[in-house]
Amino acid sequence: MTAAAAAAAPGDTNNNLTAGKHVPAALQLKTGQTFHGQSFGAARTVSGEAVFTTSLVGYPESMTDPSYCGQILVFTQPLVGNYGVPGSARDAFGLLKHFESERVQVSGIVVGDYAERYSHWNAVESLASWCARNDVPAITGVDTRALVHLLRDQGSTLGQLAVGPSDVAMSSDEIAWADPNADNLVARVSVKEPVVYNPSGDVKIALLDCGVKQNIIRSLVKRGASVTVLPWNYDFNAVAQQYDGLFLSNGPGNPEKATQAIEHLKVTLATYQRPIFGICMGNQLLGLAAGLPVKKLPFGNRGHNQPVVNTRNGRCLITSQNHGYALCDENMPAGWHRYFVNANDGSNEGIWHESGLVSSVQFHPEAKGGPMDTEYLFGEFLATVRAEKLKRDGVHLWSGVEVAQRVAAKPAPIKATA
Ligand SMILES: NC(=O)CC[C@H](N)C(=O)O
Repeated sequence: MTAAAAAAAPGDTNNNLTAGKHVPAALQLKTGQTFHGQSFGAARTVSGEAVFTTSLVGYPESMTDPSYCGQILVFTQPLVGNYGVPGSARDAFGLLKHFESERVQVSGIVVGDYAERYSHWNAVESLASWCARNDVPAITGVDTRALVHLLRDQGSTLGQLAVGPSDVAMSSDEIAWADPNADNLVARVSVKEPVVYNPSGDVKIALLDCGVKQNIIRSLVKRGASVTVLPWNYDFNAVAQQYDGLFLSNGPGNPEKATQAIEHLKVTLATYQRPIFGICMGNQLLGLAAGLPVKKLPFGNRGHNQPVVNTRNGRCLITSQNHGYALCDENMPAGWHRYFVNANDGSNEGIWHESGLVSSVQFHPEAKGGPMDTEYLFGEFLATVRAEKLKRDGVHLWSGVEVAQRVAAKPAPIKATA
């Protein structure tokens, strides 16, 4: 029996509030409210932006998603931890199979009812021991429904998650009310040097890493592309002709803080004639470079059931999301159009350019977690990249209309020569 199977054996009791069973913990909001509970993670105090997600599953993916860096994540799903945490297996491309980056990215988590017993064929440890090992505080026993109502009413709020006897937990003034969005969080999570995946791919994609999820890279390489992950502030324009397309990743924090990336992208948009596609932070950076403003949403859209309407065909799709900012798309710059719109709050969910080469979406087509309805966008992007490459190579792709015309023309049969 493997360690994973042993850990997940039915009836196994992982009564694993390792960092101190029944040790009190509290979430204190800068707006003055305090929520008490018990610690089940690391015994330390953190600060961050308290945000909530309505996702039902996918805590290992969400907690390792770099877009959550600097945030204290509140789950509306009351029961969390019941399927444990998987191991760090990798796929044939060297990408993590079950996590979205190399580390836990959230500052802390808040749950209603931590499941002390977990069971899943793929689990190797409990959520509590994973949090403790990764120095991430976690609190259970919180009335998350009341907390989420509050965050909906007053908006995402700075918070401190403090662990220890209640008097200690409540005297956490030495932890500043640091606003993570005042910093450029992208610089914290991006690679420092270029990294290449699937070097033998038929098309070469440069991926600007603002905090990319593993499944975004996988979604490109498993469709045959070679992907070079570049640091967020790498001057792509200096090497642009080496790549068949540019991909702009997701990432944490306020997009306006990633000024170097925005400045580089302005040049890219003016000079690069090849396909560009962006996701989430990528959508925001592309919009900012194109001249659109960005705004902070009151409490953001985080969950796996966010409906978006494709303005080009009217179809509504269910998507995975986690963002606190959105492009203001009321006045689109010349040549640019809205691509998707959120069906709940009308916020921007994507933009496209009339060249047919540039587009981006605010949601997460790679899911992990969440529905796969929009995964086709990776296929569309790579189809455009390949078609453009063939054009440059002088190969003409026959359109359906052209093929039909040739069939209808019925060329005369070749006459036998005497
Ligand atoms: N997932 C993302 O890329 C999030 C983008 C940005 N940090 C926001 O919160 O809006």
